[in-house]
Amino acid sequence: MTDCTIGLMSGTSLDGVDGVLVRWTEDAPEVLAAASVPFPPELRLAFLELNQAGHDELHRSAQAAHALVDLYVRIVEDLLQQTGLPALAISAIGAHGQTVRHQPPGSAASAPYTCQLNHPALLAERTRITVVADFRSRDLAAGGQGAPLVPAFHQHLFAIPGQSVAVVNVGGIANITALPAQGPVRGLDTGPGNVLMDLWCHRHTGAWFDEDGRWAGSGQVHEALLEHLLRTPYFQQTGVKSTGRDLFHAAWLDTQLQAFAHLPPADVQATLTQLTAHTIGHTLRAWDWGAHPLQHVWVCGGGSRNATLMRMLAETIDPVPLRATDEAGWPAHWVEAAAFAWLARQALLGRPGNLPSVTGALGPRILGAIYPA
Ligand SMILES: Nc1ncnc2c1ncn2[C@@H]1O[C@H](COP(=O)(O)OP(=O)(O)OP(=O)(O)O)[C@@H](O)[C@H]1O
Ligand SMILES: CC(=O)N[C@H]1[C@@H]2OC[C@@H](O2)[C@@H](O)[C@@H]1O[C@H](C)C(=O)O
Repeated sequence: MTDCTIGLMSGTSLDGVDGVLVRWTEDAPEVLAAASVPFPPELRLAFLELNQAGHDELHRSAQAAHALVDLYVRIVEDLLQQTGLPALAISAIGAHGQTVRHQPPGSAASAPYTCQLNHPALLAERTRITVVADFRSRDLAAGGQGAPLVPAFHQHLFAIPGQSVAVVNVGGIANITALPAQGPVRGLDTGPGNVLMDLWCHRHTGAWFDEDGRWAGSGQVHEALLEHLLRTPYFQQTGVKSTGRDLFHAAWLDTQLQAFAHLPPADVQATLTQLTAHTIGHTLRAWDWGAHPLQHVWVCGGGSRNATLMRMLAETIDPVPLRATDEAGWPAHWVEAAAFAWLARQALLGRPGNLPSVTGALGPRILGAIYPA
């Protein structure tokens, strides 16, 4: 029998959905097909608006979840067509859903919660494939952050016995995983990955993102602005932590920039790029790697395509070498989607998906709700 699962992920960048179809052999993954669909502008806007309180949220959330499943179905059909596999050959789809709120323990005075819009029943109905969804809430219920979840999969893919390596995922929000030669895996969200850069770039150039980091590369990092941004309490927190657009959004950026209105926009872009590099690099350096210093850093997520960011990050962690995961056979935009294919399989096998050392949960938990085909 084939042991194949599909992972579907759309992250905080709100650029679109990535999907991969993975075959598992003795727990080792092989990506058989990959597909991506950009968000139609109106859906992107709908999700963006749902990140803030607003009128008739329940209705708008339900409509957006339906539209998301339409994209999911297109990707699943594409993956099946590419591989020639029938729906019956797929054990499960891991469908992350779209995060519109994330208020983990310690982030707000309210009861902790996380919200991924999704309609897994509709996806199971339309694809006739078992769907696993709602991956984060069980970890949160167990006192964890519910994020990041990819470190367990990073460990699965990139851990090398006797070596200390790290994996950096630069999506809308950036998260990092430490795979030390000795001791438990660690991981956290460092803060903004591309989210602030994308916002600023779109506002000043009309482009959704700074292609290859060229615009940032034309500006100068403004040290006073960087220091000001780094005073944000989230960056000072040590230990488990996760965040999202709940904290790092357009109004937040505008407030931060009030005293810096005179700066050329390209300098602000350069500084926001440096902020991402600095918060990642300094967390990696600050971690205690014991007798085996950090030897190597893998980078995935869309930020790995930003040459200016990669240069700044390399300078921050120098002399530790930095490479995109593509060089390990894992194209940078596949890794997160593959992680949810893996998490779906973990759920089906009754195995935990979280790492308590990363999320702070009371213990390992089986993640996700299962919607049978
Ligand atoms: N060629 C490129 N040059 C510069 N930046 C790029 C390029 N391609 C992608 N990006 C950046 O990567 C982002 C998308 O990254 P990715 O798909 O990893 O994010 P995500 O999955 O939404 O995020 P998250 O990890 O937060 O879930 C884009 O919004 C853009 O900022
Ligand atoms: C709540 C939520 O959706 N968080 C995302 C987001 O995007 C990156 C970072 O913030 C990470 O914590 C997480 O995604 C990845 C896939 C994770 O859970 O590991």
